[in-house]
This record gives sequence, structure tokens and C-alpha cells, in this order.
Amino acid sequence: MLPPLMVTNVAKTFTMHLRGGLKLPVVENAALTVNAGECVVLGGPSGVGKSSILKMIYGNYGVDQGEILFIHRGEPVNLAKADPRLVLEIRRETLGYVSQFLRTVPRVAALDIVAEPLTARGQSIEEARAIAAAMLARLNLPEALWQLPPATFSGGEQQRVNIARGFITDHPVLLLDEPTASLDAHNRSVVVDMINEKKAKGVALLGIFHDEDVRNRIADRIVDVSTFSSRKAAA
Ligand SMILES: Nc1ncnc2c1ncn2[C@@H]1O[C@H](COP(=O)(O)OP(=O)(O)OP(=O)(O)O)[C@@H](O)[C@H]1O
Repeated sequence: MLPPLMVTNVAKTFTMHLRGGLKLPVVENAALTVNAGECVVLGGPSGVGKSSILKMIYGNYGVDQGEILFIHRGEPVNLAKADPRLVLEIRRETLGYVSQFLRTVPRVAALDIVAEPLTARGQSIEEARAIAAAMLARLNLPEALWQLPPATFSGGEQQRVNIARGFITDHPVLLLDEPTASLDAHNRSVVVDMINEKKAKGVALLGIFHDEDVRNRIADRIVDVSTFSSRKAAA
């Protein structure tokens, strides 16, 4: 059986159009596999390409070469070559992403931002809000904030809204970009528990975690991105 996420032979060079087309190679021959029920962490020093790999896997950055294979609707699909409509469908059904920062939507309450991935998949607004409320309560977001748009929330409050939104669905693959960076120790532990629960349900997780304690509590494997780094290869 194929793993839920398989990256093979991926290469990426940024072209700086405002700098006379300067080429900035980042990674080459990047390859990794994430199995169901496993949490793989991207490791390596700052600037080596960890976030770029995560953004390529989510489809935010284009890929120059290689394959990013998901099992989507029971079939392997190469997101690196998928058209935008298919990318959106994969994100709706197969691939979740908790980014480092919440993208707030003006005038939309925190509760509805969290509930939205469920209503987008056809769940009723009442049911979705009830599940969203339970997630926000678990993440200790004060109830007084639930009906407010999160634009004015603190960094840690916004991050918890983002985590609740990312964890609310049952996507079989979940990408995590430093989801615990702005959290206190107690809420960090809640997120560690939530990650371990996803693993127990068979979700394939791939993330970046600079916090060593969190990494030790969740990682099954660490993939050293410097082995794919073009900078290292060129040195
Ligand atoms: N959109 C972009 N345009 C141009 N260069 C970029 C872009 N995104 C990333 N880079 C460059 O690619 C390299 C890798 O960046 P990336 O953010 O992937 O590293 P990282 O390993 O995640 O670093 P950190 O641990 O510091 O977050 C850096 O030199 C960065 O400047």
C-alpha cells in the first residue's frame, strides 16, 4: 500500500525577477515519505529550506522538478502537476495545513473561522460551531473571544484559533509549520496531545518544530533537510 504522502526528487530554485532574474537554488533531490500514523519532523539549520519544502507540499510554491504524491480519493495524485481546482479539492478532502500565522478574515468571528472547514465539507453550521467551540475550549481560548474576529487577538490566541481550524477536520495528511511557537507550556502540551491523537487515528503528519521538547514528544523521525540543500551541495 502506498503511503499517504511521498515526495520524490523535488528541486526548487527561486528566480528573483526584481533582481535581474537572479537564481537562488534552494533544494534538489528532496525525497521523503510519511506513513499513516507517523509524525515526521523537518530538521536542519535556519535557511536550509524547511518552510519551502512544506509550502511546495501544500502547493503554495511551485516545484521545478519531482513529484509530490498524495493518496487522494483512493488514488495516487501528483500535486506538483495538479491544476488549481484539483489542488483545492485535495486541500478540502486530503491535505490540512496549520501555518505559522492565522490569516484573519475581516468581520468573521473566531468560532466561524474554526468551523468553516467543516461547513465547506457540507456539515451544518450548528454542528460545525459545536465542534469548533469544543476545540477552542480545549485550547483554553476564553469564551468571551469566540464571537469576535481574531484580528486584534494576541499572537498566542491567534495561533490557537489557527490550530483549532487546522485540527478540526479528519484530513489524512496534516502539515504543521511551527504550530506551538507562540504558546505557553500548558497550551503546548494540549497541542502535543492533539498531535498524538491524530497519529493514533492514522493521520500522516509532517511538520517544523524548533522547540526540542515538543519535537521529542511527537517525532517518529527527523528528516535532515540539509541533505537536500542546494547551498550545501554547492559548497
Ligand atoms: N519566496 C521566496 N523568494 C525568494 N527566496 C525565498 C523565498 N522563500 C524562501 N526563500 C529562500 O530560500 C531559503 C530557504 O528558506 P526557508 O524559509 O525554506 O528556510 P527554513 O529552513 O525554513 O528556515 P528557518 O528555520 O529560518 O525558518 C532562504 O535562503 C530564503 O531566503
